Amino acid sequence: MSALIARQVQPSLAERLADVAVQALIDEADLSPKPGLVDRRGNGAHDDLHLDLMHASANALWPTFKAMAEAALIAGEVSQPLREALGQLGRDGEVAMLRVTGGVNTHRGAIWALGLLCAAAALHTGSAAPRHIAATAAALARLDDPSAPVNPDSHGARACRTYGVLGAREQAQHGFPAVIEQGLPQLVASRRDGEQNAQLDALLAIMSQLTDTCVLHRAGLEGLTRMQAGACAVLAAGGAGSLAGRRQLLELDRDMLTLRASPGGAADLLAATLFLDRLAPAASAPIGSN
Ligand SMILES: CC(C)(COP(=O)(O)OP(=O)(O)OC[C@H]1O[C@@H](n2cnc3c(N)ncnc32)[C@H](O[C@H]2O[C@H](COP(=O)(O)OP(=O)(O)OP(=O)(O)O)[C@@H](O)[C@H]2O)[C@@H]1O)[C@@H](O)C(=O)NCCC(=O)NCCS
Ligand SMILES: Nc1ncnc2[nH]cnc12
Repeated sequence: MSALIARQVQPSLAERLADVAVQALIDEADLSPKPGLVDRRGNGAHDDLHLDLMHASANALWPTFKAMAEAALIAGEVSQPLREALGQLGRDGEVAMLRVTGGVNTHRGAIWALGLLCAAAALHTGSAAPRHIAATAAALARLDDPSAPVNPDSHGARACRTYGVLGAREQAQHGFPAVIEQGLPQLVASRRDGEQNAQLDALLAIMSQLTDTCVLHRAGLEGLTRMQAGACAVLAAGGAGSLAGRRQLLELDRDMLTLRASPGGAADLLAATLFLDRLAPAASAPIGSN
């Protein structure tokens, strides 16, 4: 009887993926000190965001991530119907996010990135190698979703047009290079300085390369250049775990606040980095066992 009860309360694969995704969002929000972003210290460069709202938004997205993983498990492979199902679930997720935040955009980019990665991870029940999951997410992102509302006036679309850069859509379609080539390697390399410094360094490595359309929208090319150069300077000084790096990090934070620049895209990709990092050890203790 007790074995039966134990089996019944085991979370499903989709539920476990949703747990990992939501925890990655909460850990990203809590990580401090992040330049220009909401963290435990305050609201960063934002008037309309705060830590409790980021937590509420992350928790409200759990059913979305679970449903995306379930849709992938039912489809069993990358396919046009799965892409369209994910698009609808993503749009429903945005509605749920806006309902809980009273209309504030907390996690639009994260729904896109983590939603695709949850679905891709569900398709990889036997192997959770980050590069493979990201490649599958990219294949999903490259499929057209005819029901997606074309919004040439989104902040991202406008920034991409004005500055001739690639944004959130292309980051996913190219297999999340900021996560695979910057975030994850830096996270692993900086773990010698402790987990919090490793996560800060991973964020900085992403910021050093990303064309973050949030920063472009709020602070133009000057903001983007200062973000990338400032993040490089922290890492070159020894990273968040060193005294010199910590000084540079606080200077970068002041710079971002002065410019009202908030690297929200980089923050989403840090959450994606944490998500993939946490699935990797589960490949041998199979997260995909039910
Ligand atoms: C394909 C979509 C991602 C839409 O993309 P698009 O670029 O057209 O639209 P945006 O509305 O600008 O959303 C993109 C969000 O992605 C994040 N981001 C930015 N740059 C990058 C990058 N280079 N790589 C990856 N990700 C990036 C970023 O999200 C974060 O920042 C948001 C907060 O920003 P903030 O400036 O505070 O808020 P705003 O309200 O925009 O401005 P202010 O008035 O405050 O100044 C927060 O959401 C973070 O998550 C960009 O915002 C995709 O979303 C899409 O197609 N959606 C439609 C629904 C759908 O079909 N979904 C399918 C799901 S599979
Ligand atoms: N911590 C954070 N602060 C501001 N915008 C964000 N978007 C995603 N995470 C964020």
